[in-house]
Amino acid sequence: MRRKLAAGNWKMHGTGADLAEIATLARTHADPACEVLICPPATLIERAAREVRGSALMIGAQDCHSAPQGAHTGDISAAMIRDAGAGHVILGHSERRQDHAETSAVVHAKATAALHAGLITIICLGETLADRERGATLDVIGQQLAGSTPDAARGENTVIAYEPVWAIGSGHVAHPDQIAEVHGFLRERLAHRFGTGVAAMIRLLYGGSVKPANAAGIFAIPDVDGALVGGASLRAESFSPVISALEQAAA
Ligand SMILES: O=C[C@H](O)COP(=O)(O)O
Repeated sequence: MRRKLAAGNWKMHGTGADLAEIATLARTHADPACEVLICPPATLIERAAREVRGSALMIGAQDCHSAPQGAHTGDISAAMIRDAGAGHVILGHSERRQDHAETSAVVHAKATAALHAGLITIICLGETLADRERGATLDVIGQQLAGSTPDAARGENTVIAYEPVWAIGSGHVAHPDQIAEVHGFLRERLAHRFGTGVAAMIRLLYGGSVKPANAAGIFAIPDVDGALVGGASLRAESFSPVISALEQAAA
């Protein structure tokens, strides 16, 4: 049985004052019926991990380097993330694929390093609007999945997040049929590569303009095991109802 996951990606938002949001979520969702993860910027990981100690909330990072250590100014390794108190790392987000020219091969190398360090990876995939309009969505998603996911991926160490680039931060959530089609395709590709047993255990998240108002509808779609939430995860008052909707879907 796949445990549902509500993951918040704070992106480049948040300072120490915003840790109060995490404290509120930890109190409000003391015994959640789903997993709850917050991925703050790297500067807050250690303090956030301290904030959630003794609660059900988990803390993750937004990226890691593929090398265990070395001369890589400004980067952080998977082991450093673990050491700071995080257990998850988001990899291959479309903003990193775009801003830092990350290819699927780079994401694969980072995921391999993260798994080696004992982190759970959340590997992000998604088509652009141009990809969708030329009918290439499943081709793009299939290539990103094959190229980014290490052979060692299993239900306990890997989560896949489908985030259509055009739905991120735009207010245009993908249509349920579009989400269902891609998630069904992902499950089928994972089964083809890893076998049905492993594929049945890997969680598939949807991301892109998830809000309190649309969360329940998204969580009712087959093969959606939770969400990767950007803007709405920044405040407890908007992330909490999303978590509650996922808890309802898990019941
Ligand atoms: O990682 C999160 C996604 O990019 C979604 O962001 P959003 O919820 O602000 O659209």
